[in-house]
Amino acid sequence: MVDRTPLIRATAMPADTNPYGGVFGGWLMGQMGLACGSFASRHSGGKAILVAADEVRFPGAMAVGDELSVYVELLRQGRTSLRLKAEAIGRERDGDKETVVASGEFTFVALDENNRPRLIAAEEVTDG
Ligand SMILES: CC(=O)SCCNC(=O)CCNC(=O)[C@H](O)C(C)(C)COP(=O)(O)OP(=O)(O)OC[C@H]1O[C@@H](n2cnc3c(N)ncnc32)[C@H](O)[C@@H]1OP(=O)(O)O
Repeated sequence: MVDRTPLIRATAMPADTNPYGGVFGGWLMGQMGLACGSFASRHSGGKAILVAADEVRFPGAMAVGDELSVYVELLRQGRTSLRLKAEAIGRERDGDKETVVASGEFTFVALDENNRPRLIAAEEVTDG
């Protein structure tokens, strides 16, 4: 796999399963949301909240005990918003085999102390 740093890593636990015993898609969406939220707050230097989730896909499956890594990249920076791409990759618990299990595009809006959209500084465009 490409050498890059994940925003978060988490191990899928029994409570994270769907009624069929596989890992729940909602848990995967939540992990992608957490990773993108972390990126958005750090990049914008303050509060940033989710306004849209698009292009969500679940191309593969993972099992309880497998380790999830979520990678985030900045697709577009607007005046007050950030569109982020998340890729979630599962690694089998007892080995190195990796599978892309989910991906999606998440839009966050930076907010000020009155919870109104806040301008994101231009010099932060090049930050990761
Ligand atoms: C319901 C939940 O709990 S979900 C999780 C937590 N999220 C929330 O609570 C969000 C609730 N939403 C809100 O409070 C409002 O939508 C706000 C304050 C974030 C934005 O208010 P708006 O009146 O839409 O603000 P405004 O029209 O100025 O848009 C702000 C930016 O968000 C972008 N935006 C707003 N809605 C969307 C959307 N659905 N998709 C993509 N971008 C969007 C706009 O394009 C704009 O971007 P830009 O400044 O970079 O050009």
